[in-house]
Amino acid sequence: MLPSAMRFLGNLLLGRDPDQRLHTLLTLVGWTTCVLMSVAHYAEAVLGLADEANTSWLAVFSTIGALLFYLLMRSGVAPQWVTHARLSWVQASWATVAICWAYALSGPARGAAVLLLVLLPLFGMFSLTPRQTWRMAVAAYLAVALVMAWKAQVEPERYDPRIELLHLVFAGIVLSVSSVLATLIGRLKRQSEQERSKLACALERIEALATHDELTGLTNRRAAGERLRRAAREPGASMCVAMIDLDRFKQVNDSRGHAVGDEVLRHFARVARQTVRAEDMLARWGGEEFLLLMPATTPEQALTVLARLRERLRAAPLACAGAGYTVTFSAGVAPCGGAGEADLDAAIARADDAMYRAKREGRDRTLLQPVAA
Ligand SMILES: Nc1nc2c(ncn2[C@@H]2O[C@H](COP(=O)(O)OP(=O)(O)OP(=O)(O)O)[C@@H](O)[C@H]2O)c(=O)[nH]1
Repeated sequence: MLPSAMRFLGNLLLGRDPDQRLHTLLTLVGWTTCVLMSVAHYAEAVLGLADEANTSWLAVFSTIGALLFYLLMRSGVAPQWVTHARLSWVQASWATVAICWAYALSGPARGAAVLLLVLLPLFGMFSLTPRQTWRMAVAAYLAVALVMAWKAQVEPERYDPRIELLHLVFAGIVLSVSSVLATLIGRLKRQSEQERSKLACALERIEALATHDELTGLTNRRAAGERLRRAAREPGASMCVAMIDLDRFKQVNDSRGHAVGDEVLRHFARVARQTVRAEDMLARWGGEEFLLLMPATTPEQALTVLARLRERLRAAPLACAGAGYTVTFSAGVAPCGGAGEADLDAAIARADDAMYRAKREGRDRTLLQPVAA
C-alpha cells in the first residue's frame, strides 16, 4: 500500500519519463534550497542583521522563480527549443541574481552567501557540458565580484574592502573546486552513458545473431522453431507452410565459387523478403533451403505468392553467377488447420515431401500437398 502510494506521489510530482523525472527533481531540490535560505534570511532579519523588506522581496523572487521552473519542467509544455541546457543557463542566472542579492542584504553574515556558489556548478553538471559549467562559474564569479565592489564602494563601513577582497578569494576557491568536481563527475557520467549505449548495441547485436542467419539476415532455424510453436498455439488459425529449395545450387558453388553461391543466397533472400507480407515468416531452414510460414493464407493464395516470387527472381538475373543465370527453386506447399504443434509439424513434413516431388518432376515448380485423407 505504502510503496504504491509513494510511487503515485512520485509520478504526480515528477512525471514518468526518467529524463523529465531527474530534471524536475533537480528543480524541486532547488526550490527546497530557496525555502531554507529564505528561513535563514528571516532569522537574520529577526536578529536585526538584515533588512526585513528586502528579505521578503528576495524570498518572493526566489520562490516564484523556482515554482516557474518546476511547472515548466513538470508540465512539459516548454517549446522544443527550450532544452535542458538552455533552461539550466536561465536557472543559473536566476540563482546567481538570488545569491548576489542575498550577499548584498546579509550584512555581517554575508560570508554564508558565498558558500551557496558551490551549488551552481553542481546543479549545472546535470545539463551542461564541462565547458559550459566553467563559463557559468566565471559569469557567477564576475557578478558576485561586482556586488562586492559596489557594496565596498557605497557602504565601506559595513562592507570593509579588505573583507570583500577575502570573500572574493573564497568565492574563487569555492567556485573553482566545485567546477572541477562537476567536470570530473560530468566526465564519469558521460563515460557511463557511452558504456551503456555500447552495451545496448552489443545486446542488440547478440540478439540479432541469436535469432537471425548471418548470411541472409533471415530468421534462423532456432528462432523459426519458436515462431512456429507460437503460430501452432493460436487456436483455429488456418495457415500455409512452404518449403523452398534452390535448384542446382551446387553447380553455382562448383563453377563460380562459394562467394558467388553466398551472393545467390543473399539475392534470393532479398527478393523473397520483398515479396512476402510482413506477417509472414521467411526462415533459412538449411543450406539452400527456406521455410515460409504464411498465416491466414489459403493454399491458392500461397501458390500465388510463390508464383510471384518465381517471376520476380526471373525478372532479376544475377550477373555475378553467369550470363543469363536466374535463381529458380522447387517448392512444396501444405495447408495447416491450426490444430496444435503436431498438426504444424505434419504440415511441414508434407510441404517437404511436395518439395522433393517438385525436384523429381523437373524442378522450377511448386507443388501443393493437401491434408492427407
Ligand atoms: N555458398 C554456399 N553454399 C552452401 C551454403 N550452405 C550449403 N551450401 C551448398 O549448397 C549445396 C547444396 O547442394 P545440393 O544439396 O546437392 O543441392 P542442389 O545442387 O541445389 O541440387 P538440387 O537441390 O537437387 O536442385 C552444397 O554444395 C552445399 O555445400 C552456404 O551457406 N553458402
